[in-house]
Amino acid sequence: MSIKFFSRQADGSASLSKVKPFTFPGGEHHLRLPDQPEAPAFARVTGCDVNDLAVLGLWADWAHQTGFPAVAHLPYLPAARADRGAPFGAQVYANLVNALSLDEVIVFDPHSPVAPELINNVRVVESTEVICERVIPSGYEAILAPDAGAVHRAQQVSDAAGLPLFTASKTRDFATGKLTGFEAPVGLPASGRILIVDDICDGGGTFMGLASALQVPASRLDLWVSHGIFSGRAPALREYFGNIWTTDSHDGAFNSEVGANVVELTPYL
Ligand SMILES: O=P(O)(O)OC[C@H]1O[C@H](OP(=O)(O)OP(=O)(O)O)[C@H](O)[C@@H]1O
Repeated sequence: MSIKFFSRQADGSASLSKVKPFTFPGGEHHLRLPDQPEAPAFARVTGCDVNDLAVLGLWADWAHQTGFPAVAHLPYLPAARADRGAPFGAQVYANLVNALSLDEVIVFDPHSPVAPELINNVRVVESTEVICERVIPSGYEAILAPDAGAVHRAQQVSDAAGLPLFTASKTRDFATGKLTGFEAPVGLPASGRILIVDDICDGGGTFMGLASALQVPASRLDLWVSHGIFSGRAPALREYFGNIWTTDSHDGAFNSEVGANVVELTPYL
């Protein structure tokens, strides 16, 4: 399970709640409530375990029954990447989230606008601020979007940081998920460090294929991904990138074989 509850303190700050989820012998989830009353602040779900969504619904019901709004941090919006085709994963997961009667659902850098548009009471937090505060100060000459779909977020970082933007291209067979080719952009700076900006790293094939096409050494190439799933061959990313940056939106971010710098998102949501 990857769900945590936070309660509001008298000074306005939020701290870990004493509410504890448990599972009945029959398999149903439930909540053990604190002896002393507390004010629910928000619940945070990382990753996409649907059991967490059931527990989130229980917490939301308790928050409403005690007279508080139910605010959820869902920084990794489940199935945001399944934004087309059949089955339409983004819609199915949106139906689950919407059934929980949440008053606010805060998501971080979703794959495309499709999935958040399906969620009731959603607030989208872009990645620009966290990248500019936490990553850009280490010094770059250029921002690189790995494909056309990543240009919007990379453009925002490029504009905010005052760095030139370059766009590569990749082709993927949506039905099989297989990557079939990469093209490096022309005119990349010949010296200085380059930051690739994208939303998700799953197995890392996109970024290893792109780094190979760029022929830029690891000492000059860093990677930012808002959501680090880091599955399969992802540890091999270390051969291609000097620094890998991500957030704590998904538990995969802490894959020690990848060794990413993991930024805590809560202060930005
Ligand atoms: O680590 P990997 O396994 O290579 O996956 C990561 C890539 O996959 C996603 O894009 P995707 O190709 O799904 O984008 P699309 O919506 O344009 O098909 C994501 O935006 C990354 O670019």
